[in-house]
Order: sequence, then C-alpha cells, then structure tokens
Amino acid sequence: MYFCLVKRDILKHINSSKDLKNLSIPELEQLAHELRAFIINIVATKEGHLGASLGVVELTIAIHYIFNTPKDKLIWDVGHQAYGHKILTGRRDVFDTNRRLNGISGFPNIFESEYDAFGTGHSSTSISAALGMAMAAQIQGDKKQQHIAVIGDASIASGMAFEALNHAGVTNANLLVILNDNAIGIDPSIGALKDYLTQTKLDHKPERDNIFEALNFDYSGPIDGHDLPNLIHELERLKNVEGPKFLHIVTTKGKGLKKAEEDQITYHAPGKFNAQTGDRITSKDNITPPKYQDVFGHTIIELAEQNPKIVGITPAMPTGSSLKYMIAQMPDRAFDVGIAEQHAVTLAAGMAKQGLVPFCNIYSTFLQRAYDQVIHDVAIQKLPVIFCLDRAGLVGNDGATHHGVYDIAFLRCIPNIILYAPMNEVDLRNIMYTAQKGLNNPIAIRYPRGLSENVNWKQPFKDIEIGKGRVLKEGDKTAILSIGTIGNIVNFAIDQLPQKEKDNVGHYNMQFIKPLDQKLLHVVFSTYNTIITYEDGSIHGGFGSAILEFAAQHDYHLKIIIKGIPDDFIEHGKTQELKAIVNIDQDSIYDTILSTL
Ligand SMILES: Cc1ncc(C[n+]2csc(CCOP(=O)(O)OP(=O)(O)O)c2C)c(N)n1
Ligand SMILES: CC(=O)[C@@H](O)[C@H](O)COP(=O)(O)O
Ligand SMILES: [Mg+2]
Repeated sequence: MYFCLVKRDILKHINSSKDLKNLSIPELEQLAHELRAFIINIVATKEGHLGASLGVVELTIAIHYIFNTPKDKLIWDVGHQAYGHKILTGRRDVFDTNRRLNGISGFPNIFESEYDAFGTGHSSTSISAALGMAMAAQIQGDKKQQHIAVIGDASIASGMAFEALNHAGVTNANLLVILNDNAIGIDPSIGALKDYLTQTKLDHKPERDNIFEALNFDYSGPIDGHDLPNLIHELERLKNVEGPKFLHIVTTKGKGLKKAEEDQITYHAPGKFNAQTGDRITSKDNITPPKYQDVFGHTIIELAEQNPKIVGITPAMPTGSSLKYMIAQMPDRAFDVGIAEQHAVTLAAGMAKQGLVPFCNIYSTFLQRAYDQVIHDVAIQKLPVIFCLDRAGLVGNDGATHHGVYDIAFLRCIPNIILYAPMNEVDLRNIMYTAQKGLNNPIAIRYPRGLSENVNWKQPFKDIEIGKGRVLKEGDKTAILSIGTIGNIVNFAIDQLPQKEKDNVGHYNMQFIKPLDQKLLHVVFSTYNTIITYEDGSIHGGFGSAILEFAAQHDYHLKIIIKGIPDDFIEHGKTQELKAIVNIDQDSIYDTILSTL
C-alpha cells in the first residue's frame, strides 16, 4: 500500500518547471510523495504504463529543478516513464485524458508541449536525438544549452544506443546520459551488459574497466535514484562538467506501490487497479476466446514438441508475444534477445541457413527497425524464417508510434517473401503448422492485438495452400476482398444488409497479400461491377494497392474502392474508436457496401 504523508498540497501549485525552483529539499520530497500518489490514482482508473513512471519520480523532479527546461533539452527514452514529467510541466489537469481519444499522448510529443523536446515511443533513440541537439547547439553557437537523455537499462543495450554512445564519446558535445537502471525492461533485462551493470552495482567499483569511461564519458554512479538530495547534488555538479557525461542511477520499477514493486512485469501496464491496495481489477467474463498472442505462444510449443528444428526468438517481448511459455518450457530453444530487432532478424536468418526453423516474433511496429535485415539477410538469400508479426493493425491507446499499419506496404514489395494474414485463430495455427513443415521462402504472418474470434481454438492442424484465397460468399454486384481479421467485421456488416442487397454482395478472404490468388481475382473481376478492398493497414502501398496493380496489369476497368488506414498518423484512443474514425468499423463498412448497391 502507498502511504502518502501529505503535509501541504504542493503539486497543485506546480504548473511549469519554474515553480519548482523555489522549493526547499523537504518540499521537493513532499512533492515526490504527491506526484507518486497522483500518478497512482489516475492510472488506477484510466490505465496506462505505471511502473516506469513511479520509478523516476525523484529523477523527474531533480532534473526539472536543476536544469532550465524547456530551454535545456530533456529526452525520455521510450517515453513510457514520462508521466511525472507531463504532470509537472503543465499537463496535471488534463492528465486524466492520458492515452484517450483527443486526450494527451502516453508518450512525449513535440506537438503537445515545448517541454517534450523530442517524440519517443520506440526505444533507444534518446542518446542520438540528444546528441544531435547538442551538436546543433554547438554549430549554432549556444554554449549554455544542456541536453539530457534518460534511458533505461533494457533500452541502452540496444544497437542504436550503442551507436550513439560510440559517436558521442568522440565529440565534446554538451550531453548528459542518465542511465535509469532498474534491472528490468518489460520483462527482466538480459545480456552481458546487464551482468556488467549488476556487477557495477554490487562492487560499486568494478575491477573491470568502466565501459562508459572507456567510451570517453565522464562517468559517475551508481547512485540511489530515489535519494532526492543526492540526485540534486550530483546533477548540479554535472551541469558544470563539459563534454559527454554519464550518470548511472539505480531505481526500483513501480516504487511506492507495493504490488507494483513485487510484480514488476504485470505492473508495467497493469490495466485498472485499486489505488489503495494495488489489486488489479480484472473482468469476471465467463469464457472468452484466447488472445492471438496466446494462440501463437501455445501453438509454437505444440509444434516444437513434434519438430526439434523449431526455435523461437523475441526481441524483449516474451510476455507481450507469449513466447514466455516456450522460454519457460524449452529454454534451450526459445530466446529473448533484448531490445534488438535487427539482431533478432539476422539471428533467425543465421539459424535458418543452418537448417533450423526459426519463428521470429516481432510486433509489427518494431519490425520497422529491422527492415534492412529482412531484405538483406533473409529475403535475398530466400531463407525460410517464419516472422510472426503481432500487434498488426491499429493497437489503440499507444497511438501513432505503435500502430502496426505499415508492414503490408513495406513487406509486400520485397521479392521472395510470403505475406499472410489469418482471419481467426484457427488460421493462425494452421499457417504456423504449414510454415514449419518447410517452405522455401520466408513468410510473414500478421495478426492483431487482443482477443481472437472463437473459444474453440484448438482444432486439429490442417495445411493451408500457399497463395490461395477463400470464397466466403458469392454475389453478383459488389465484391469485397478482405485480408485478415477485418474480414470478420465485413461478415457482420454483410449480415446486417437487407436480404435483397445481401444477395448482391460477394465476400472473399484473400488470405495472402503475397502471392495473390490471381485465379480467384480473375473470377472476381469478371463477375462484379464494383470491388471494395478492406485491410487494417496503410492504404498507400497496401493490399488494396496490390489489387489496383492487378487490375492495371490485366486491363480491368471496374470501380475499385480501397479502404484502410489513410495517409495520416492515427492518434491514440480505443481501437474501436479509431476504426470508426478511419471508416473500417462495422457501421462504416455497412454504409460503404450499401452505397455501391
Ligand atoms: C524498438 C522497441 N522495441 C520494443 C519496445 C517495447 N518496450 C517498451 S518499454 C520496453 C522496456 C524498456 O525497458 P527500460 O529501458 O529498462 O525502461 P524501464 O521500463 O525499465 O523504465 C520495451 C521492450 C519499444 N518501445 N521499442
Ligand atoms: C511502451 C511500449 O512500447 C510497450 O509497453 C507497449 O505499450 C506494449 O504494448 P502491448 O500492451 O500491446 O504489449
Ligand atoms: Mg529498466
């Protein structure tokens, strides 16, 4: 339980970082109590990321107290820990709109506040961005401006962060990197760097050379990141040190809420909970279909028990992808490689080259970071890596940085790749089964966040014929070509149509974006007047574009309506709300179909 020793309402008087400057140390400590309580109370009912923000309450206060934000530039890596920063910098009164439609973003956003120096959401970008700003300040003749990157222990282990440290160390840029070391990402941090950091914390003075000093940083720490006076003292000192500096602080993720400290994985983003006890409020629904991630997580084990060549890979998302079950059951064949999407893809390529059957599970949005590896290491060599792209489509409250709406467009143009979208959990299982039996190509299987369609998901495996679409319903006027789970919404919309109109509508689940079922498409294009394509990905370059290309190639002149995500970044909100905004919800689909009849 969190005990708030409220003596005075300090937080309600803080509207910008300037309001902190005249507070005494005891008042700042009191503010830390209030800020923690505020975050807990709001996230308990409105949901969002919790543990990370609770862990940096003291750091947030200390930075805004010592530095001259927003003139000095503060960048939060990932940005899921920036709730305290938002609350102290003018967004306290709207914080209850966090991650909601038309509300503030759950991540720093330069369009939201001048205090958000750089937008984040994907990890490990902060050091590069802060270094870029520091170098810009030098070129522009500003010697005073400070640049601070706050990065977690999991995020600093990523390639991009190392690239930035490597560069920063040979500059004299005015850069402060603060490593917030809580020994956990979403799941426990992994890797040799984690071992090094642990050793550093145990020894205080490691026998080995200090890695960050070796990279030319002025290193200090490790210090207790919850000791506010000491933090303030150290930041004050570092403010006057020139060149690249590195401060290593040690914190506890979830600090101040007992349950969140004890179960840091769950309380990374716990959903609704009781603000006093920390107990999660879970719905008591009877039986629901499984989440797609769990269908993946259980099916890979089932398949791996039969096929010893199968291995599983996740870049830092064992819980989110549900690969955690295989990691627990088959630790020699399932690997969390840390926040390292590029490495994950090429690791899978290496394994495939030597005859293993790697399932490389990456959220659609995070695969963006490994695009070259998909082309250069996998596709050109035609290596049969099985990509399982979770969180494809609109993901909801994480918003623009996290929607998985580009994978169809960016994968479809790569030669050799097979691109498949299951309409339900049975399809997902069957395509996993088909793929592990041995395809001569890489395959990407894209499926959404959240629940699947049917309770009875564990059907016997069946082969799926590669490149074959499915006729769900025949008609004669308007044909709907859908891809993936949006086909289920199309089915509901068709069911609502008056019988006469319903008879005119055909519906085809194309299954494969690549290769397209050309035979089926010729039948469709010869039968109907109008075609509507539905996908939960970008219209530009997506599945509908593939259908347009087919029509142009074969000189068909039908009316073709393309529905999907428009050429705009879609913000945060409930997935259902966002679908309605882009006209791919059931009502919009109904209206569109009716308008063509
Ligand atoms: C490129 C990328 N991969 C994966 C993620 C998902 N993700 C969000 S937070 C997080 C863990 C971050 O851990 P750490 O940097 O230690 O920060 P902490 O949560 O401990 O504050 C991960 C893996 C991401 N945001 N970006
Ligand atoms: C901040 C971040 O990138 C993750 O915490 C992400 O929000 C996880 O998304 P899911 O909730 O879909 O696993
Ligand atoms: Mg961490």
